Amino acid sequence: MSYVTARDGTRLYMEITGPEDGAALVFANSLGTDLRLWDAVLPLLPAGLRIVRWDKRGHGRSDVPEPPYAMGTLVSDAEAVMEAAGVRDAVFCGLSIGGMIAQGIAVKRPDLVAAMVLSNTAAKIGTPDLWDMRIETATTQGMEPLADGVMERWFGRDFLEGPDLPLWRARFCETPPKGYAGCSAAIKGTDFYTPTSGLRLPTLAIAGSEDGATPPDLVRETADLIPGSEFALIRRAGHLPCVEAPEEYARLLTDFLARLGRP
Ligand SMILES: O=C(O)CC1=CCC(=O)O1
Repeated sequence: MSYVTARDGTRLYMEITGPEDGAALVFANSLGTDLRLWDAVLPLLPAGLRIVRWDKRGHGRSDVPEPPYAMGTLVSDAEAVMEAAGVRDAVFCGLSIGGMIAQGIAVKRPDLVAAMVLSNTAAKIGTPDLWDMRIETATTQGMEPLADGVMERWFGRDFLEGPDLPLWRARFCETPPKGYAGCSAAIKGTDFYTPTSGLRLPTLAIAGSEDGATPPDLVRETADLIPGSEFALIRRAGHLPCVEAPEEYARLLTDFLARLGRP
């Protein structure tokens, strides 16, 4: 557990596990979550991986700079994390905004990213109106009024009626409104269709059949920009299949790593 200082002085909280010489696997979380997004998946992955995850700026234990944030800043945060962790040639797994960061860092730093998992993400997510509404609500009223609508976009029917929903709702409501607004502005300003079309690296896209934020067709459309990419659909899961279906999610990651000869 440690902190990395980003280019503008923002302190980012990161956690690293596994042997120093292990094959690197980096996780980037989604909007309104922190690095605990991956808690259920990590114990199910093969031993020997060097696993790096961090809290995006404005989330979890990282600093909360004044919004808005730019996607370029979030990508440069990811570079700072990977450099501080001493990992390169990594498999970079990003979910939602984390998947946008994956696309951005794969374009900018091919030395750091050997392969990508684009989970429940797209080259462009939502509309400017949607993000403006979220920014306005978070800034003026806080997170609570957003929570029910977001839970319905995040989770499939089974999870919405299950015992773990209150935990994820509470975590969402604990997200600093400034951090949420800052990252929402970054998503609003991002259209990676052109840069992502130029990417040539092994890519696995993962979608959830009940994802209300990045539906399967949208995820597939982004995967199709990258020749040779693979697409996997997790049924009866929504936007956060690493939470709803960790066994299936871990199996997809493990099989993808094995096809890449890792660990
Ligand atoms: O909160 C949502 O609607 C889902 C989402 C979009 C980008 C992200 O990271 O999460």
